[in-house]
Amino acid sequence: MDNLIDIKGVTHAYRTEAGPLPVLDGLDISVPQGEFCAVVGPSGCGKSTLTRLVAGLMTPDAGEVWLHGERVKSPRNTVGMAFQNPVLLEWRSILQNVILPLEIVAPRMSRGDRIDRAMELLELVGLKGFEDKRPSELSGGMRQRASLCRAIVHKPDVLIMDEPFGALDAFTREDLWQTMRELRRQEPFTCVLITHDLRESVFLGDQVIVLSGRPARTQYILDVTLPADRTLDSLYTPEAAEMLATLRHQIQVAQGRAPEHAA
Ligand SMILES: Nc1ncnc2c1ncn2[C@@H]1O[C@H](COP(=O)(O)OP(=O)(O)OP(=O)(O)O)[C@@H](O)[C@H]1O
Repeated sequence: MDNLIDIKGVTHAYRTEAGPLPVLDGLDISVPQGEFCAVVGPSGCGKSTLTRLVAGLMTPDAGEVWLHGERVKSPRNTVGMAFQNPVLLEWRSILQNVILPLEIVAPRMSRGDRIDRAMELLELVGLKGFEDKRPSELSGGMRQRASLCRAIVHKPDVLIMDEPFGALDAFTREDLWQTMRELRRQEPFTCVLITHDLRESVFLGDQVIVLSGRPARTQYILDVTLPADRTLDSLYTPEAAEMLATLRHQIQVAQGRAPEHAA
């Protein structure tokens, strides 16, 4: 299978007043076309830095980031992004917010086609009937649904999500996980998800990458073996429990709180 994303030996340090702060150290990650890659790791290890590099918002000190066989050196409109804070524009309706990327990336697309495309997604995530509302009239979960629609409305090659469900309550978060799987079933896209939630990583991921403590390298890769048509109940199977235990252990290793080879 072709890799859509190839991160090869990426090393990066931020220049701070106190001197260079090494954040990534020879990081290697490959994400095949259509795969969902969840990335977990200790707080502050460099996960968000990784998303900025893949999106082309910054370039690494050393190593290479490849997207679709092209070296990433600047921001690309074939990447969609979603963050913990949905940052929707309050002076635009939900529909107008979702359409925004099309105005930038597909200026020749007719207004009717843009509306059809946005409405198709809003319906898919259960927001039909809310398209004329302002962001402040929606709940946090609904805003995040709208933000997901906006992130994929222009059919990006890759969707990068940095803790998109982190601010939501547990029930809303689980709803959104299911919406996310449904979205991918309807519109297969390659995805990189940064999360602190190990259950989320296993429910949504095809592979889960555990980063080491800062400076981050790839410490462990888990292939998620749950069925493609998994439900929330799949998280309560012995198979899932074993994967979650492995990930918990790997995080403890990354935090320096457990030896690498302990069970
Ligand atoms: N622009 C910057 N300049 C200097 N240091 C930075 C900059 N951005 C991030 N850092 C530092 O780099 C380290 C890694 O930051 P990053 O946000 O990538 O980590 P993270 O794993 O996403 O963190 P968290 O899990 O807490 O969200 C942190 O120590 C952070 O303070």
